[in-house]
Parts: sequence; C-alpha cells; structure tokens
Amino acid sequence: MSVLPRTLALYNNYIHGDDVLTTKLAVGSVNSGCSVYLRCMWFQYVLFWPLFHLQLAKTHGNIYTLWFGWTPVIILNGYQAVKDGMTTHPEDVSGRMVSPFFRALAKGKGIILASGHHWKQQRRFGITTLRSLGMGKKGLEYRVQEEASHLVEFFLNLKEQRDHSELDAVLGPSQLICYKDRRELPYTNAVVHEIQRFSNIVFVGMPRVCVRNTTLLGFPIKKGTIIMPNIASVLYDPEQWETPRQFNPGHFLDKEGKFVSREAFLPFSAGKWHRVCLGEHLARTELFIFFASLLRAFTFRLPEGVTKISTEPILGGTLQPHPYRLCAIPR
Ligand code: HEM
Repeated sequence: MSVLPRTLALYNNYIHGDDVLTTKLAVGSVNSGCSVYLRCMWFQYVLFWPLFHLQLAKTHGNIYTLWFGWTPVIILNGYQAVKDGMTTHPEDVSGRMVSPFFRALAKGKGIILASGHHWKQQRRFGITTLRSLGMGKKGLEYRVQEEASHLVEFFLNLKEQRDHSELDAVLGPSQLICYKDRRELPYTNAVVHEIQRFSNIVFVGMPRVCVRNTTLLGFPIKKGTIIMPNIASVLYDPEQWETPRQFNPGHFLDKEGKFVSREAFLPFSAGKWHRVCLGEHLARTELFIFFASLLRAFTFRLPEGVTKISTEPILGGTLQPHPYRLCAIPR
C-alpha cells in the first residue's frame, strides 16, 4: 500500500483499501468517498469510459478524484455538478491540456486518424469518403458525419415511426429544408435531439484545466488540476430525464406535441464563451437539415433478413456506431 501525495486540500484522507472495482482496477477510497486511485495502465480507456464513471458516481458521489499515477483528475457527474462546475467560475476552468495531439494541432500538422472501419461505413452510408483526417476543420466535420450516421441508425430502430408524415404535411414537395423549418416540425426536431442525447458521440467530455486556484462545487481546487465533465452522466441523469436509458423523443415534446428545450441537453458541454464547442450551431443546423432531407427523399429499410442493428457504441476517438447496411428507397 503506497501513500499518495496530498496535492489537493480537499482530498486529504487516503486510506488505501483493497476494494477491487473490476479485476483490472485497484481502488483506494477515502472516507469522504471522493478519491479513487487507479493502478492500471489502461487509464486512458478508463478515463474516457462514461459507464465506468456512472458506476463510480454511485459510490463516490457527483464529484470525485481519479489519480493517474501522481496526477489527479476531477470528475464531475450529473447535470447539477457539470453545470455548476462549468458555469460558476467559467474562466477559472477554461484551460486545455497541452498534449502532443494539441501541439500538433496548434502547429497545423495533420494527425491521421483514419481507420478502414470508418471509411467503409461512410461509403455505405453514401457520405463523402475522407481518406485521412487532418485534425483541422475536416476532423471536426467528421463529428457531424458520425452523429448523422447515428441518426439513421436510430431512425431504423424506432419501433413507432409515427409522425414522420409531418414532413410531408408541413413542407411542399420541392421545398428546400431550412433550419427555421424545425419550428413547424416539432417531432422531427425532437427525434434529432433525442438521438444526440441517447447516442452522444463525445463520451465523457473534453478535459479542462484550472488556469488559477479556484473552487468547484465549494471545494478548493489548485491551478493546473484537470477537470472532466462527464457529459454522458448529464444526458442519462435519472433526475433530469423521464426514461434516461430508453430512446424517447417525448423527452423534447410537451403534452400538445410542441417542442420543448431541456436544460440537461448538453452534448456540446456547458458554459458561456469559455471553451464551449465552437461548432455547436453549425452542427445543430447541419444535423437537422441532413436528417429531415434524407427522410423526405428516401424510405429507409433494413436489408432482408436483418431485424435490428446494434446501438452499442464502439469506443474510438469518439463513440461510433457499428457498421451497418441499409436500403434507401427513393420516395
Ligand atoms: C455533433 C457534433 C459535435 C459535438 C457533439 C461537439 C461537442 C463538443 C464538446 C463536448 C466540446 C468540449 C467543450 C467544452 O470543453 O466545454 C467541443 C469543443 C469544440 N468543438 Fe465541438 N462538437 C461537435 C461539432 C463541432 C463542429 C462541427 C465544430 C467546428 C466546425 C466544432 C468545433 C469545436 C471546437 C473548436 C472545440 C474546442 C473549443 C475550445 O477548446 O475552445 N465542434 N465540441
């Protein structure tokens, strides 16, 4: 049993117990239940796996520390903790980690992320095939394509494909779809939102770094500490969503079928201008227009003999859908 240094005033009682969370993780817990010490080498995997954090949150609460070697990473879980953590002192938590990845990005060097798996999938889906991704704009566009791929996947799995007729009822046959049309298409809009909630592609969140000493949910935090807002925990927060583990467009509809925005819908994270997703508006616009246009132009069917496609994500740079085939029949 080793003793970790006290780098945070908050986390000052280390009792290195032998609780084994899984066969691969050794966990040392504190009496306040907020510090977890990982002795495993696959910490990157662990750090970015939301379900793992949801499990830890049950035991350790909505804020706890994971120790990676000597480095503490503070994890925020659930809507309230993520919102308060990111918005109470937004400037204080506005740093980013400087990793070789970001250094290369800043120098304008492309980083190849290509894997045959993705591109095959994109060809099937008929989206422009990118041979490799420079992590400039193209890399970011890829997020939208990936989310769009989820859109069709989920649409196909919808048992009740009701009210997609609203597209025909509201839009003229040759009318181009605009983003403002979402106001007349509440069900379509709700489906797009629910897909982003249920099938979020950013698993835990992008790490932030404290740029000065600050407080987080009332706890003192030192400059340089890494903070991870667990976005999945917000999007599946049982206190915020009626059926968090079920695909349910009703989360975004009121009793009259009108679209309602939800505060806990944070797939792009939270905050004001400090470090929030710069592409949020573009992504939302593209996703809506893309999805509505596809549904109006085609009838989607699973190929013969296929009854269901997997909605389990594959952990990669983002959470990705499994490859799948579909038939798009022009309407
Ligand atoms: C469905 C699509 C997308 C999702 C779910 C998404 C989500 C996110 C999230 C969660 C963050 C971290 C924000 C934070 O730390 O508070 C982020 C950052 C960022 N996003 Fe997006 N994003 C998407 C599409 C895009 C697009 C299309 C662009 C640009 C065209 C973009 C540009 C950025 C940039 C530049 C940052 C880093 C901001 C910074 O560090 O200051 N994103 N995104």
